[in-house]
Amino acid sequence: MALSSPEATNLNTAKIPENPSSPCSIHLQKLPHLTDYLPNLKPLPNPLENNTLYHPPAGFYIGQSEVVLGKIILDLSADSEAVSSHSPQVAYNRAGPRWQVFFEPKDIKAAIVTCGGLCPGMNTVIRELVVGLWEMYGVRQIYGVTAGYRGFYSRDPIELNPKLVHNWHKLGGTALETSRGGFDLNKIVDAIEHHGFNQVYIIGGDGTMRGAVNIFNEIQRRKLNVAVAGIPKTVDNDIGIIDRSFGFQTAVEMAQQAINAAHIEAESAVNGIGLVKLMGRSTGHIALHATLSSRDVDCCLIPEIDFYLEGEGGLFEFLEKRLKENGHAVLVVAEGAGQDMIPRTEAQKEERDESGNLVFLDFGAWIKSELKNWWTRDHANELFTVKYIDPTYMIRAVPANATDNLYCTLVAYSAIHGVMAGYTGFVPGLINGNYAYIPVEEVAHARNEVNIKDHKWAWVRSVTNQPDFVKP
Ligand SMILES: Nc1ncnc2c1ncn2[C@@H]1O[C@H](COP(=O)(O)OP(=O)(O)O)[C@@H](O)[C@H]1O
Ligand SMILES: O=P(O)(O)OC[C@H]1O[C@](O)(COP(=O)(O)O)[C@@H](O)[C@@H]1O
Ligand SMILES: [Mg+2]
Repeated sequence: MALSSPEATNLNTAKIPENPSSPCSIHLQKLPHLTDYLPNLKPLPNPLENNTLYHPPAGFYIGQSEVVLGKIILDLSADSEAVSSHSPQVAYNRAGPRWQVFFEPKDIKAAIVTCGGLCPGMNTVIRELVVGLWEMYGVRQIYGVTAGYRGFYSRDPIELNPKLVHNWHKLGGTALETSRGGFDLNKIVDAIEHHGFNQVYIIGGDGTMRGAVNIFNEIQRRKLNVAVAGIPKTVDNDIGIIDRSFGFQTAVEMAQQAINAAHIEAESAVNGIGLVKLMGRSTGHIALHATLSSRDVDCCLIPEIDFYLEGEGGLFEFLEKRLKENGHAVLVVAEGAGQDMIPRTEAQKEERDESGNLVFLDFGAWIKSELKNWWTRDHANELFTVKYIDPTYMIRAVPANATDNLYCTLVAYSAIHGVMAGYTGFVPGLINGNYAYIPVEEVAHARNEVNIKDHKWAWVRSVTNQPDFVKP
């Protein structure tokens, strides 16, 4: 097998052969590489070649020309946008081991850090990074940076090895601890230099990825031989481009328990409403998926939809009908839903957490009291109960389920292979079911909101039969 040069990964625009049914070209997203700014680095054969137990079969190494398409559903009719605008289809380098690497295992000093809120599977990703680096590539200097970004410059890193982490995949949370805020670019990059880290694995959400972009840029500016990989974790699935984050499916599964309980409470009361608030600051994916899988939900409210309470076509009218028909109703709300309805003090309008994220008010508690007011006003003499369940931290502070654990392993291994191959400033992630490398800059700014015009939201509407809240 021939060594392919990193230059071959540079931005490519390849034409699909002329054919009336495939008139599009492909635009390969440029994946940053250490040789972009350190041109004298020399490639080495992959040390996996020397593994005495596992002999990589033909096709094991991923070629530079193998890509994953960003979009796999296209409209090829002549007047569709893809065809009429001739805009190329975006593609990403496929993730996986490369025949050539840019690190000598004995020279590697790897750092792993977790930032932001918890997500099921963080410990699995850490474990797999440690085990993968150690077992596949023979790396012996692997460190955990504790307490998030601030840990780089305020704490001593801890040494990690496979024995220490062997059962971490069974534990929720992050054994390295995490935090919000504390992002001090110069102090962080100084610490990376001071400790001699040359591979940095950063596990975190959208905020963390924006920080990782800054770290990557500063490392390039200082021309350091340090590769940076971001590993996206987002329990509420608000990061774009990737299909989903690890931990999302576990969170949806956990949410079922809360919805079941709300259903039972509601069914067991006269005019009972079961109300569940699920995570999702700006996106309603958990609420949507939990609603679709539960089938007990009468109405699902997410940040992406506008809704109103009073009058024709409003929530109260709908719930009144459901209570009349069924005697009970289940309402699932995402934490970011209806935020603009809740009255706020000036101080509350400005309140932010340490990372700068807006602090949301509790929509669940607010809507519960609004429901009670409405009922007392319109039906003073009839029994009515609202049982509010807020399983916020329960759905994310648990170990990952089997599917998510598998995802954690593959995303960690993808990160290791990419870094070993000299890629930097990238994120490994699932795109249309395949693992790919995406520039971190792109991931840091890609939002993943629920598209209320697509079929998935239409399914929610057909499962719940809830109103579309379009004022008559
Ligand atoms: N725009 C940004 N630039 C640099 N660092 C950021 C930025 N936004 C957030 N961070 C840092 O990233 C870390 C995690 O961010 P946060 O928003 O709390 O969680 P998440 O990464 O899960 O979205 C924090 O240490 C925060 O200071
Ligand atoms: O109380 P905390 O830990 O600051 O986090 C609460 C927030 O964390 C999340 O679970 C995830 O947010 P991040 O992706 O920013 O970590 C949000 O849904 C929630 O609002
Ligand atoms: Mg976030």
